[in-house]
Amino acid sequence: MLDFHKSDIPVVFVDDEQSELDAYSFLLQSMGVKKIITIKDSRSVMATLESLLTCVVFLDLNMPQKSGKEVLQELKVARPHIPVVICTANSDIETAVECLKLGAHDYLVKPINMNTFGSALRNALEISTLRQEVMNLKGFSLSQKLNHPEYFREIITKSPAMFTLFHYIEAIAPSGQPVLILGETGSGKELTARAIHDASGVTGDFVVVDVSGLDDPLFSDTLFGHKRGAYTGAEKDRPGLIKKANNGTLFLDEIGDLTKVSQIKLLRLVQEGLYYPLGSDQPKTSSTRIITATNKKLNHQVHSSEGAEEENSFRMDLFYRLSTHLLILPPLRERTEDIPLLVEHFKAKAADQMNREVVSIADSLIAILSTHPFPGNIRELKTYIFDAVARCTTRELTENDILDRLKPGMGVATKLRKDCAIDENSHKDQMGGIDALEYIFGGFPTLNQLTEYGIDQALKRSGNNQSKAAGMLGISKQALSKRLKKRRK
Ligand SMILES: Nc1ncnc2c1ncn2[C@@H]1O[C@H](COP(=O)(O)OP(=O)(O)OP(=O)(O)O)[C@@H](O)[C@H]1O
Repeated sequence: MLDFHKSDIPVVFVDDEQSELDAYSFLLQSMGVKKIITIKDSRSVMATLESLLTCVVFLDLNMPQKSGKEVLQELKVARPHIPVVICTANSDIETAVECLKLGAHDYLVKPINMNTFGSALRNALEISTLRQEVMNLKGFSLSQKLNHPEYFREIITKSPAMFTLFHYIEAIAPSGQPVLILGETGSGKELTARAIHDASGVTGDFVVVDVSGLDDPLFSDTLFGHKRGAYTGAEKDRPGLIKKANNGTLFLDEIGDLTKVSQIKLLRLVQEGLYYPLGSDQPKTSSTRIITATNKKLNHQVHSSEGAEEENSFRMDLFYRLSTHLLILPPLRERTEDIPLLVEHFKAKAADQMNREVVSIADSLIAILSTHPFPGNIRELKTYIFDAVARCTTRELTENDILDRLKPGMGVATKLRKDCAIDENSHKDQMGGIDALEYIFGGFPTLNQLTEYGIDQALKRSGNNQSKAAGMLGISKQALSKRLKKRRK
């Protein structure tokens, strides 16, 4: 749903009765609509709309100078993307059907109930926003040039899939609506959220909150703040991070871990722009853009609010609200064309930080990295390159500076597991929430799949040298060759 006060789309009211124009103008203002245009003379509609990129039109039918039907017909020819809602005292079904056939978006019969009017307006504004986005997308797909490449300068890429996302971001950033970013751990979700913030042109701060591990009281306190005396130890008022992100962006990372109680509070915030500081009965309003991200398959966790009994379930209504705009970042292994660029970028950064002179990168290093599955994505690559630069003893970075990091048991999965002291027996045996095995195999692998994968990797990493590959696998060359023969059959 759309918050009226966050929409910049003008609402145009066309009616020959001044009292109607005044009444609806007042109503729209009280609903928080920012731009209202009233037109009494229906002949001037087209001229007035000329200067507007987009808008929503509420149109009376019975007008002396030019009928609503005529205006509707003209609008549908000249500005077909503008949603037109008919507001009339005429309850005749035939007229309604005719108007809908002519392209009216909705048909309201006066006197109009407030709720009906509100939902028609919301609907029309949403349609208008979406149509505007589509037009923006069409525009960029023709030009293929970003309007503001500077917003994306931190994201090193030449992947067409990433550029499609950048264009999408340019189209949706100004809408102020929630954005959900899905992607594997380390794939650049936070970096992308920052780009959306920059592209949206808002004046406030970009504030990051990692919600994993926050129980509801901590989540509420962190976001909404508290009143003095709200709980023992709350010695003074605390404003909360929503306040800090006012007129800016609140980036909630690891949203898939949010507790069920906190989900309800977040829903109220995104839906109504309201929140309660702990210990206060007075709601506060917020004008903060909410961007959320997770490396979990959130759509698998989604349940209707009534059926949300499972421990890690996610409310369906909240999911749809948060994903008004949805971005799915491709994992690094699906954009291997970025590996050379990223290696160069991280090498330069690391060499600069460590004051080392590393001039070149061996092609064989890029080749070996291009076959690695990178369950930890760009973060994993970054770690390897920083480590390799530190260890490099020549002016060239080669596979020798990295090979032992890619050996089984030394990969990022093992390292993270050790670093995070994750319980090996627990179902949460994951890397930052994602199971490395599931990444590679698209589900828990069978023993046979694991064996085949091991053989492939050993062959790749040994440059197809069967003796070396057999050594890496801890089997004899004969045993390996037997397996390969069996595979060929
Ligand atoms: N395309 C890129 N170019 C340069 N650096 C990148 C790129 N993508 C990610 N990085 C770097 O990789 C690291 C991880 O990125 P980021 O924190 O944005 O990932 P994430 O998806 O939010 O991770 P997590 O799921 O763990 O929260 C950061 O150091 C970031 O700067």
